[in-house]
Parts: sequence; C-alpha cells; structure tokens
Amino acid sequence: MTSTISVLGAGSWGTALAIQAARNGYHTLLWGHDPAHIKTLQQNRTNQRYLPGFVFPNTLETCSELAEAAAFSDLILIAVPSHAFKNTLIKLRRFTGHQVQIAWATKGFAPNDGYLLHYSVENIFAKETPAAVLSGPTFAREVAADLPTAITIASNHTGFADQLTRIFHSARFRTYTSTDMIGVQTGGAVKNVLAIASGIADGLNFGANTRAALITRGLHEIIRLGLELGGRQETFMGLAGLGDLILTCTDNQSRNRRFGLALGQNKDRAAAREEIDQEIEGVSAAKETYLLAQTHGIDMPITEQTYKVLYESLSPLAAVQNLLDRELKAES
Ligand SMILES: NC(=O)C1=CN([C@@H]2O[C@H](COP(=O)(O)OP(=O)(O)OC[C@H]3O[C@@H](n4cnc5c(N)ncnc54)[C@H](OP(=O)(O)O)[C@@H]3O)[C@@H](O)[C@H]2O)C=CC1
Ligand SMILES: O=C(CO)COP(=O)(O)O
Repeated sequence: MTSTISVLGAGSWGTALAIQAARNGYHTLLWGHDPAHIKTLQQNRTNQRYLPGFVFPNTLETCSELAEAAAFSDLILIAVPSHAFKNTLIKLRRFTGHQVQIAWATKGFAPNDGYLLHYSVENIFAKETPAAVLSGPTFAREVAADLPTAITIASNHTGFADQLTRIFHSARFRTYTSTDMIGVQTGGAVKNVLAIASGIADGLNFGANTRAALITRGLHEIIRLGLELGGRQETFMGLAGLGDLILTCTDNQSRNRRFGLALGQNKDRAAAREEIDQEIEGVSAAKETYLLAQTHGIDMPITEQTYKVLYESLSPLAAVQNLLDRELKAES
C-alpha cells in the first residue's frame, strides 16, 4: 500500500491538496514548473503567492523536476490549470512506469480539442491506467484552513478511489466515491462558466432573484450537456454538480465569479483578468462548452450569452436582456 503521493501544480489547489495529504501522514511531494517559485516555497515552507498563511506540514516537500516527482510516487495527482494538463501528461509519461495511477483535480476541458480530461489520460497513458478525478465545492483556502468540506472522487477503478479516500479523507474532509467520471468532470468544467454569468449579473446590480434563476437554469444546462456526454443525472444533483455550482455562483472567493463581477461593472476582459491574477478556468470553458453545445445540438442559452460577452464583445446588459427575451416555454 502506497504511503506517498506526488502532486503536480503548485498553485492554490495543488498546494491545499498537498497539505491535506501531508496532514494525513502521507509523504507528499509538491511539484511546480517554476524553479524560482519552488525555491521560495522551500525557503519559507509556505506558498505565499497562491495560498498565504498556511505552513507546510513536515511530511510535505517540494520540487521543480518532473522526473523527481514521478520517481517519488506511483500515485500522481495533477492540479495544473486545464491549459497545461495535456502537456504535463506528455512530459510526465517519459518518467513513469507501468504502476502509475493518475488522478486530477483540474476543472476544465483539454485545450483545442474540447474533450474532457480523462480522454487525454487515456490517449497518453495505457488504457488500463487507473484514473480518478476529484471535484466538488472546495475552495483551496478553506481546505487548507481545515474547515469542513466534502468532495467527490470518481474513478474507473474502485481500488484507486479507495486509495485516494485513504489519502485525503479526514475528520474535516469527507470524501464520497463515484464511478461517473464524465458527470463529475462536466459539472466541474461548466459551473465555472455559470459562475462568470452569476458574477456578471451581480456586477450589474441585479438581485437575488436573478442569481437564483441563473443557478437553477444553469443547472439544467449542465444536466442537458452532461447527459448527452454520458454522465448520470444523480451526479449533477451532487457535490460535483449542484454543490460546486452553488459555491462558485454565490461566494466571492470564486475567481470566476469575481471575474464576472468585474465584467458586469464595465471593466474590460484584460483589466478583470489582471485584477484577479490567478487561473480563471471559465474563460476557456465558455468557449469549449459553447462549441460542444453546438456540436451536440444542445440548448445552453446562459453559456451562449456568456460566450458572446467574452468572445464577441456583447455587452453584459444586452446578454441578460437576450436571455429574458427568449421565446416563452414550459419549464424543463
Ligand atoms: N483554487 C481552488 O479553490 C480550486 C481550484 N481548482 C482547479 O484547480 C486547477 C488549478 O487551479 P489553481 O491552483 O486554483 O490555480 P492558481 O491560479 O492558484 O495556480 C495556478 C498554478 O498553475 C501553474 N501553472 C501555470 N502554467 C503552468 C504550466 N504550463 N505547467 C505547470 N504549471 C503551470 C502556475 O504557475 P505560475 O505561477 O508559474 O504561472 C500556478 O502555480 C484549475 O483547474 C482549477 O479550476 C479546483 C478546485 C478548487
Ligand atoms: O472550483 C472551485 C471551488 O470548488 C474554485 O472556483 P474558482 O476557480 O472560481 O475560484
């Protein structure tokens, strides 16, 4: 039984998950791609840039060599942004053996092809490689602070899900297992688009009614797309669906929501991005989700209007009005 884990991605989420595993007594190696950043983590034993205020447990080490991370453990958890996911896998493959097991906590689609991330794992590693995705309503700072949190671990391999449960579950961090990797990934990727939409509405000073309508109709969009892609209805009502959607549409810790707020307050896209200065997965996910909806002929009006604000310079106010002006229909 493994007592080690390598976590790839030294941003806020990779650091929080590495702290969680290390607090549970697992020897944890956190890899980051920037040697200068890793050097500051080694010197300070904290990630001041991405997760200030949390001292690393003694069982947590850091490195900037991917070969070192691959040699450290056969169990790899990836928490790099989605735009770096595929390349990280390609580089990692050179250093891993047959025993490797791959989990990820990244939320989004593979860049350019728009596929869910498990396709990248299947294509780059052997088909039988145990794979798992961790997703749910989990702000990094709250996990690092050991505030009660629940998360879903979906895997194609029961033994791997159980192993990840042993590594991450604690009295304050409750893990649920699932076999619906498609549903869990769809929920995690698309909720970021809807969090931007919810932020836009609040930035325009619309009220609680608007936000509740966006969340509810947004959930329908996730369900329609997720079922088409092969996910299961109950997943979308769970932590990785409704749970994460509520979290990021309603709380200003969400970078996606804050980005939307800035757009609704009339800031341009570049200024809003600069203000947040961290990963905003909903920007690329809006494009990927919009294209997927078109390919599959699925009605996703909130996603479509968010896409148009981000990529076609539609004004946020016009986007909301377009949603309100749609032809009346039965609720479904
Ligand atoms: N933060 C959270 O609360 C949660 C985040 N997630 C998901 O986790 C993923 C990572 O996000 P998060 O940690 O929050 O993002 P952050 O913005 O906090 O950090 C991003 C990290 O990724 C690094 N990075 C950028 N480009 C590359 C690359 N090409 N290769 C390797 N590393 C790279 C950055 O390094 P550098 O500084 O050098 O650019 C930085 O360390 C996202 O998919 C997000 O949706 C999921 C749940 C919760
Ligand atoms: O996914 C998250 C929490 O579950 C983090 O959301 P943001 O990326 O919007 O901050």
